[in-house]
Amino acid sequence: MCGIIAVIHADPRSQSAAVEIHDALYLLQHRGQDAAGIVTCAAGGRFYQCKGNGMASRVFNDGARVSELPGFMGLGHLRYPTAGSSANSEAQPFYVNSPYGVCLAHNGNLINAPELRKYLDQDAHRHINTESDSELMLNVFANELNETGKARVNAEDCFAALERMYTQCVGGWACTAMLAGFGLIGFRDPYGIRPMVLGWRPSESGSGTDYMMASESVALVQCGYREFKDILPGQAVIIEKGKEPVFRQVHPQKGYSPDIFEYVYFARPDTIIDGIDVDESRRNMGFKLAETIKRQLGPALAEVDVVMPIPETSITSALCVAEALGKPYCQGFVKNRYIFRTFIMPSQKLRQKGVRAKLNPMRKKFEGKNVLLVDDSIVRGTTSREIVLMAREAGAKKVYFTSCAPPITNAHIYGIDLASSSELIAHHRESAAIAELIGADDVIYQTLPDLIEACASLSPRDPATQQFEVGVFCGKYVTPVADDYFERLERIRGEAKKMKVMESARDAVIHGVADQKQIRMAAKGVEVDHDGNVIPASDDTNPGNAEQNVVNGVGAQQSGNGNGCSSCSSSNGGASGNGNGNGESSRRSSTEMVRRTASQDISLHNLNDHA
Ligand SMILES: O=P(O)(O)OC[C@H]1O[C@H](OP(=O)(O)OP(=O)(O)O)[C@H](O)[C@@H]1O
Ligand SMILES: NC(=O)CC[C@H](N)C(=O)O
Repeated sequence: MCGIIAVIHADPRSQSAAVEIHDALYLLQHRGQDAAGIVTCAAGGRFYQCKGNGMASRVFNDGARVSELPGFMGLGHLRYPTAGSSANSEAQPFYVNSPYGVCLAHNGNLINAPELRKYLDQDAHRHINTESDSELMLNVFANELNETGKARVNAEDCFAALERMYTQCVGGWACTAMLAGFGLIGFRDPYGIRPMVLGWRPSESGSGTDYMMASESVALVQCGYREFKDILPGQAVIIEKGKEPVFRQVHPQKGYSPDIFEYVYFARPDTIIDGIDVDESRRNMGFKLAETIKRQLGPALAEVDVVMPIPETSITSALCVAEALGKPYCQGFVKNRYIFRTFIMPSQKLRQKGVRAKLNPMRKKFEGKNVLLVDDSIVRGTTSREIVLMAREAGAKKVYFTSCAPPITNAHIYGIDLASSSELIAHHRESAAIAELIGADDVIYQTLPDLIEACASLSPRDPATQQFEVGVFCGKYVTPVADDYFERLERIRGEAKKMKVMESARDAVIHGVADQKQIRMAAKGVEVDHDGNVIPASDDTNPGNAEQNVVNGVGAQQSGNGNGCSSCSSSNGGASGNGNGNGESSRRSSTEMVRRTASQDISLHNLNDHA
């Protein structure tokens, strides 16, 4: 899951778009902790960007870097990777200089990335410099814009380019884009899987209206945009500088199915997505879960002494569970406010460590008690296993673990990197086996119809027909999915894991703390093709000039100063580049093959002696 933001001020002399985007990124930080970025556009159509790995405070140096980003409009992004890798070079927004200078920030996931990559290579002849699906989407759009053949485009041209792009991309997306000197564009997939809302307010100078687009309404409200509307499925909006927004259905609406996981876990409670209040939906989840608990526990319910939330997301629901069961509610775990969301941490080890660092049980609340714990969801079981153990260590007699979401049995494919199916604790397992695995006396899940009802009953559309994307709970996804997609996904995730091990080995060498095994591993390198197949390190494929450029840390026609924080000017011609230019060399792209060789990263750092 990622967070996206776009701002355009009425006054083209305004220099404060970045200040506002920066504020908004803090409000959406929960949506992505791996990378952050801002691109602004100032007078003369020049782009300025600062992006890189880390949370917003780190990337923007606690705000100090925002002053380097002048301009009246811009985009912001927070990344939680679902495709490609977590390399610096995949931080967003992405940029291409041709045609016109276009930037894009994407929340979602494309499920036909290999086909798009092939098309961009063989038909469109566009260089793709990373493994990111978002870079592919930007290039498909840029390629369609290029088809106009004009020196300058208008809104009609942009809508037409989007219409063509929608026929090529499959998956979930909410995107903001910016055309140098022209204005902003926002668009959402034909099912409305990923959220996006547009807000407006009178400008400070009184000369017109300022606009902001964001993944969640909380960002708009906190930045003073009190009026807002959701972008509809398949709809796009264009806000040219100095003009009113223009809306267009660029693709027939194929449904209205927001991802239900936004309500379960992802979004902040003070957000409204597609007219459904997230906090209210979590209250409903609590009341409905209580009914299932009554049914499943039967007379054993009398033994429950206390209901406890697993902070933070489940607090609202746990209060309602306690109320409905007529049991005392008690916060037995104290959350360390300096540890962030553990679920979206990039590795299992980090997540496990994160749980203990994040939650601390207060012994007195557990000693001699039968506790009923309420969590929003159980994904891999990392959190629940540790928590049950902590509750028992703190003296609990019986521990019942309950989940506001149904068992998660299938991979998420539209922008939330839940896990490979095989890592999901409920994949091919019944509750009894899950209880045993996490060490609980019983595990109780919400039913899928109850979860749907908890959210649908709040919909401003007809609650009876309101649909949601619920593929993770039943394997039925809203878009068609190619037969081999999951096989490919598993393979890519498996390889991504291997790459992470390689990357830690490389980092250990760079920082001089590698053991012999890591030095050997980093020296050997791993090469992977686009399907995730490992290619022997000795393979002597000639990847051509594109590779050479990236090995030197400067992709052709890229702008960027090589330190993850760069300013770049728009260009009106020449080959496209994605403007990441940050010296990240471990992802080298020729057209058919990616060669990832850790030993070459090391040579960049003059460390090949270690190898
Ligand atoms: O089964 P698992 O793989 O352990 O994942 C599920 C857990 O991850 C989340 O916690 P997180 O710390 O991310 O978030 P929160 O504090 O916002 O609830 C979520 O609330 C569950 O507790
Ligand atoms: N979580 C997301 O929305 C990720 C966006 C995009 N697929 C990426 O991996 O960068």
